[in-house]
Amino acid sequence: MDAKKYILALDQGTTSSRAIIFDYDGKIVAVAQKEFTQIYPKAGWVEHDPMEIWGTQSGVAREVLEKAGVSPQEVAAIGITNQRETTVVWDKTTGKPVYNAIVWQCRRTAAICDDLKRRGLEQYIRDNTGLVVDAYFSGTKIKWILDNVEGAREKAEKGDLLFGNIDTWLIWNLTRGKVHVTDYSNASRTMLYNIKELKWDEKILAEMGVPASMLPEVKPSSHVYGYTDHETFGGADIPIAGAAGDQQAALFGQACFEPGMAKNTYGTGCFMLMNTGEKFVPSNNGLLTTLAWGVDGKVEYALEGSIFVAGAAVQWLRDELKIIRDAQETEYLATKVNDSNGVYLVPAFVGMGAPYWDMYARGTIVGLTRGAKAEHIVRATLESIAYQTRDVLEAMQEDSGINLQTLKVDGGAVANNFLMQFQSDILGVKVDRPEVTETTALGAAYLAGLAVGFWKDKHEITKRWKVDQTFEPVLAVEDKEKLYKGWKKAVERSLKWEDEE
Ligand SMILES: Nc1ncnc2c1ncn2[C@@H]1O[C@H](COP(=O)(O)OP(=O)(O)O)[C@@H](O)[C@H]1O
Ligand SMILES: O=P(O)(O)OC[C@H](O)CO
Repeated sequence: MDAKKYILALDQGTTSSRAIIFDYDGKIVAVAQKEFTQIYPKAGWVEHDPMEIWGTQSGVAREVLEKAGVSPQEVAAIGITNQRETTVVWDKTTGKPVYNAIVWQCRRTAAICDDLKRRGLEQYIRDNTGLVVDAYFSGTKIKWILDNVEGAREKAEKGDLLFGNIDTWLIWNLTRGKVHVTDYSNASRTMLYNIKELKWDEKILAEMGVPASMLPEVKPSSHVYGYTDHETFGGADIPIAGAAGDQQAALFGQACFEPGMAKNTYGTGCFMLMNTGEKFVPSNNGLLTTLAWGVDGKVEYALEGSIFVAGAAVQWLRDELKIIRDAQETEYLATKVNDSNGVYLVPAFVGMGAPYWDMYARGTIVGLTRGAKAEHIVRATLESIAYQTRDVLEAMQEDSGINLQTLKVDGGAVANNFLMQFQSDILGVKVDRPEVTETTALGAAYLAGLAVGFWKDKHEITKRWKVDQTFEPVLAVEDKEKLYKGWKKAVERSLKWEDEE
């Protein structure tokens, strides 16, 4: 029999599906990645095709094994991590989605949220799900599908439809419809899950008209949920042994196991999470309280600051403004000028998340003069990522009572040294970039590996975390405060731009 030498992580992100093989040392053996279609049916609406998600994800999983010359029999377990909140509803019998996946960024349910607020449910939702009422989360997206897809509500009430976030959808397909589950971290993003009592919240389900029969069973994040179907990986029955939302997986992959440890992931959006241990810490400053994971027979909580647009603003420079050819170029262009020349860009393309929570905010560029060049706009775009992070860090310090000394970072955009240095400057704290920046996938691999005994315990994981580079603040305090003050003024201009529906 082949020795089980590897863990396969499936990282289903907002813009691409990735598969990564990790070895026992937590090192990357091979990566395969495929972008998929972003569907924008109307301004502010975002969808994905669930079949394309499954197709690209299973495709890159097979491709990475081939690339690495690893046989499925050598894989000890699969760990899944996913873009969170994105909602799929499908027919239990045919396995076919009844509608496209409604993506976390989609704003179409803003009016449903306003209605929930009018009905006085905001505080109840905050106290029991840890979330603010916002179109970001899955609950209102399910309601929208049931209300707008012909025959969907009837079928759902008969028990013929299932709901899942992307983790659930992938596990369902990997097991060919045998297993309908999710993990605590993903459940906590639905706005339907009571994170104090650890159960689907009956009051919210009733208010939203979502039948409980659609909902997956909630399991720990490190757990054997089932086995891959025979045909998916050439006859191997690989245990699917870990699942977590991508931001919680990154917190795990960064070995932030102690209360007070925090990380920030710079991808499409930017998400800062701080471990708060077994304590539900409510936020008074616009953050979310969320489940970090269920591991070792208990759940742990985190405070989260969710920034909707970070790297996506860089993609916008590339795809829409066409002033760069690839994301990497931004570093060179930003350092060709000494500063942003007074230009601020607020990338509120899909409203603003933490700490503002304004579904009606829209993007803006302010401070333009005749001297403003493309380089200044590029620089202002990168700077906006760092400013948004400061907004969130301040809220987090306030809520947790902890002054962060070091921020661990990961995700695609941390390759940008200008951004990392500016981040450290504008926060006034050290920024630690680890050797493995694919921390999301690594976290999913660790969760899966722990469930099958590939790694023994969290201590083994902590030992493997290594820093690549530390960025230290060098900017004078008064300069950084002046810059940040300008940002706050720019944000004011973008809030409440769109009219409420
Ligand atoms: N060198 C870079 N500088 C700035 N942004 C970058 C750089 N490299 C990648 N990005 C941005 O990072 C994002 C990709 O990161 P990734 O972690 O793969 O995101 P996701 O998981 O959300 O799809 C893209 O939005 C891209 O624009
Ligand atoms: O796909 P990412 O990495 O941008 O992550 C998306 C988040 O999970 C949304 O909450």
